[in-house]
Amino acid sequence: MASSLCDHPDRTKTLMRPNPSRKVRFVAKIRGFTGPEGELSSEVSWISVNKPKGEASESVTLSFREQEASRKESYEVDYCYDQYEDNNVIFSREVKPLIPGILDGCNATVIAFGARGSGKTCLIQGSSEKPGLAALAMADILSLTEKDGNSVTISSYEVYQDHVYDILDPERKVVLVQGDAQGKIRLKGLSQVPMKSISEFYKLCVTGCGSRKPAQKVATELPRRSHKGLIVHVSSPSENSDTLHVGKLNFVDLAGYEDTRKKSINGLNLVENSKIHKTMYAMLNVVHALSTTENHVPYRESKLTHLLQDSLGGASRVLMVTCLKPSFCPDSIYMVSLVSRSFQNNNGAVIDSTKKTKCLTRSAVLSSRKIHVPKTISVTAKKQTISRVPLSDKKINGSTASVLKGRKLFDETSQLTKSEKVSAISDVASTTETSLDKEEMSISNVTKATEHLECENSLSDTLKPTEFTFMAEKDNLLSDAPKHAESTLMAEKDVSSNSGGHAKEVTPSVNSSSRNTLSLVEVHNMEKENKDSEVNEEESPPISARLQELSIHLKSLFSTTPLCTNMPEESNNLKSLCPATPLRINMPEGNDASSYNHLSTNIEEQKTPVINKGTKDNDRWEVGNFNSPWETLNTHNSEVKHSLVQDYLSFLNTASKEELKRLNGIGEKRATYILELRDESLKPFKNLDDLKEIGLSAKQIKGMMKKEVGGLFN
Ligand SMILES: Nc1ncnc2c1ncn2[C@@H]1O[C@H](COP(=O)(O)OP(=O)(O)OP(=O)(O)O)[C@@H](O)[C@H]1O
Repeated sequence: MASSLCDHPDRTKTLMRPNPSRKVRFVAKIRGFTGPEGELSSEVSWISVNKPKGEASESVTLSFREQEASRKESYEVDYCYDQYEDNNVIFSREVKPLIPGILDGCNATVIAFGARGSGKTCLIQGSSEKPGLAALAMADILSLTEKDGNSVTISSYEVYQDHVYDILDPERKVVLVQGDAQGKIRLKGLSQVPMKSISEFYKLCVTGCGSRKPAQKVATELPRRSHKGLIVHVSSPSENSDTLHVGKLNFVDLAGYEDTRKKSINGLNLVENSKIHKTMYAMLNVVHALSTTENHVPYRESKLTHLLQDSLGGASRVLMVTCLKPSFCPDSIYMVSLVSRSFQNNNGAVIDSTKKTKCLTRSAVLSSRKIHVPKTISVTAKKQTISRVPLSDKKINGSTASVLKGRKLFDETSQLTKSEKVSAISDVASTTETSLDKEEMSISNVTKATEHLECENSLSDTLKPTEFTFMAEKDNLLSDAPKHAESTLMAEKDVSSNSGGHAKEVTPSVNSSSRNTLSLVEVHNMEKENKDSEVNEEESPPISARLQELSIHLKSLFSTTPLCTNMPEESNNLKSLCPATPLRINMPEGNDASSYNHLSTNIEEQKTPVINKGTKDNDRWEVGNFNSPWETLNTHNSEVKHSLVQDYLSFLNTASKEELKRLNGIGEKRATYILELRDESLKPFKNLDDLKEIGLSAKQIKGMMKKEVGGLFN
């Protein structure tokens, strides 16, 4: 039975109550019309909500009329709130029931998710006239805590490009996310402001919202797209002891999803966008793992999910609200499809693995929800799920079901839009001239692009066009598979035109995909080799020895007499200085070649193919066949730079406290903190960006690296 969207708003009495044993609840909310939209239409006509058992339905399906007939699908969610159901209705039905648990020391998280401009901020934050879910919850919590003297504080943060910033701090300091072995999360540096009245809350978090004005994004709004979160901490004394229960109610306003193919956006926005998507997919992976009770929940895939770990896992409850635009919006269809995929097999019950017994009793016994997947969706869902499993996995495990457990449902690399791929590939072309941090970024992009294109090519070879769903599901939602193939080619063309021909090296084409993919794979393998040949951490010599070696290497580049020509290999002590990454120095066979050529072609890292001019293998390794001394010098410099960065990171991952303190910029406090981070993760520093975790800015890092290198020539 398809409902009319104009049903009476107050339907809460007739609605099926949310199942209290469910850990994650997925609902949708159709945004109301804004002024200009409303003038054109007053009724949402493109979304149809199907309620199999009327208002008492346990779940509903959504379908979109503007979808091409051939692609028409329906997506299942627990419930869909229409455009006339305001935040009060959603609050009383979805959020209010979570509050008693918060007062008992349990945690809950409400996540708004959707396309750009779909009403997430109005839903979570709202305005003083139309309070959002956070303000409504705050009022409720304050009225309850007033009576029993519990204390309430709030924190607010922003996650921008995978870094957390304190919104309530005027300087917006970086917040460090630390987790202990029990999964308890500590947010170091995040302010907590006591809340005594709802007016204080409005002043701090909702100011500036007028009646007809769109809700403004908090007084602290920045002109950048980021995920925002609010934490309401409620401390209450426990019944039988002197300890305090601290329950947390989290509200997360995820940055809006935007398909970058629609727009020509600049590099920075592309990076911003891809980071936003990465966090979004990480969140969906976590929610999916929780709702299907998988053993491994990938909290560490993003800062936001790590930050929310103890408010998503354990006895915590999660509410995912997908906000939908009332007028046609392909991005909204995509968002619903993602959430609906998480919803399938959503039998996750609230499991308390911690000590919060009170929560267990309140939140009902474990029970498996009977999975109800309507016929309209099951076929598609099955097809999608199967086709998304890597072929190799299918072969290994023999059964799809076993593969599904523990895999990532949403993979940012597989979800990269073509523009993002283009950006990643362009990055490959310009790697050598980028700065240190850009270099780090391009390296990770190369890997992503490589993996993505590799898979895409291998699948396109293996699968029929209609089975493209593994890599191109998103495109499938909006267009047919052949169109996807066509658009991939378009993207490839874009790449070659954008990168001034360099991209030829890395861009697959239909007729010679394997050859060109190989080039990409080569780039990937080169990166991998670099990683493989990273210093074995246990045996790693102190950084001073590695720096010394690099210094020799650097000096050799500037030396007019090649280091290797007059020395037998055995006497070269570089090898002993760097046992994990030995340099193989091939002696030139003749003495007629120029010094530069000796140097450039004969000093190679192990595993790098030997360039043997004049042999038939020569052509295969054009990439490394440098002719100009200038190119040679640049290449070596870039290698040295990369190597130095790796050594530096390796040092931070392994050195003792005293050794750490010998580095510029690292004092007692930072060294202690580094050791703490190492307790949590074996290798906390994987790239220069990770150093922001210890409060070092990109500029400081560069300065430190310069000092280290400069010191070598003193
Ligand atoms: N229930 C509603 N009724 C009418 N208009 C609404 C409603 N909710 C949101 N809007 C309007 O829609 C627009 C977008 O709203 P909002 O800023 O909340 O979206 P958003 O999803 O948070 O956007 P972004 O993705 O950019 O963060 C605003 O102009 C807002 O006033």
